[in-house]
Amino acid sequence: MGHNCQVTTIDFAKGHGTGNDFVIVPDLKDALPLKDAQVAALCDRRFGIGGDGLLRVAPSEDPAAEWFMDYRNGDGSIAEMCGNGVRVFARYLLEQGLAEGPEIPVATRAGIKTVHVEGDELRVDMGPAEFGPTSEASVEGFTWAGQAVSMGNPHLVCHLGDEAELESLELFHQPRFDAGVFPEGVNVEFVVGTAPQVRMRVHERGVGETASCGTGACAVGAVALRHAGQDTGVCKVDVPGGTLTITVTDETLFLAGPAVIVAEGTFRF
Ligand SMILES: N[C@@H](CCC[C@H](N)C(=O)O)C(=O)O
Repeated sequence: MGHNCQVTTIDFAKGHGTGNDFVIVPDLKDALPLKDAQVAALCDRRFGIGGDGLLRVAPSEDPAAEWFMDYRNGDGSIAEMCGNGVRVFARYLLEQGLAEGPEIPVATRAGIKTVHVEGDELRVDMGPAEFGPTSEASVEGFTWAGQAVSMGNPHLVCHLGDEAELESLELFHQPRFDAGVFPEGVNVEFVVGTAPQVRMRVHERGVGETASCGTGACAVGAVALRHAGQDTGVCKVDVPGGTLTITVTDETLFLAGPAVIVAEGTFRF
């Protein structure tokens, strides 16, 4: 961090995975604990850099990984995991020479996640999806049944009738949900189609509607395969910002998709 005539500056980069965008703050000496308001200022699309979330690159305390992904939502809140974020994080480490492929272990609040570099795509071992109870989400008086899924962070996957219903959804506000089932809030995915290819929109906790959500796509892919009677398999998940590939095996779930760094600079608080 630099100080000059009352101006505090920090270096940043910006990246995205299928349009889910992040401010990246390198804090290699773990000297920059960002307050919620500072995260929100950096992520602000008019007064800041702009991002759905922030990835602070900090040293890991776990000997199994060199770097810790300190993920924060755009409103400053902490989340356990971010599937697009961990791929962008790994891409940043690679480009900065902070890690070498083809396998990069990253410490996260949901444990160590290993990212495999496969050319333009990065594939992450996300660990298995954990199915919870069925629940409901409501938007503007309409209610859908949904399936609770944990990918380290909470999701509610709701299947809609058709594409027109998905298109017309109004996602400016947090959908209503059962706080008894999701005491920490929830990310809500709205889905049409069946495995092996589905389409989704998402309202993310602590952010709003985003162009993509990696953990959300994992939850959606796992539910779609289960609906198709498959314990294992591959499901493509189309999101507004692109396509993610979910592979469910007997042991785990992989998330694959692109991740790119698009800018570097200095921010002034
Ligand atoms: N966009 C992310 C998920 C980020 C966290 C989420 N908003 C939460 O609060 O759980 C992804 O790609 O997984």
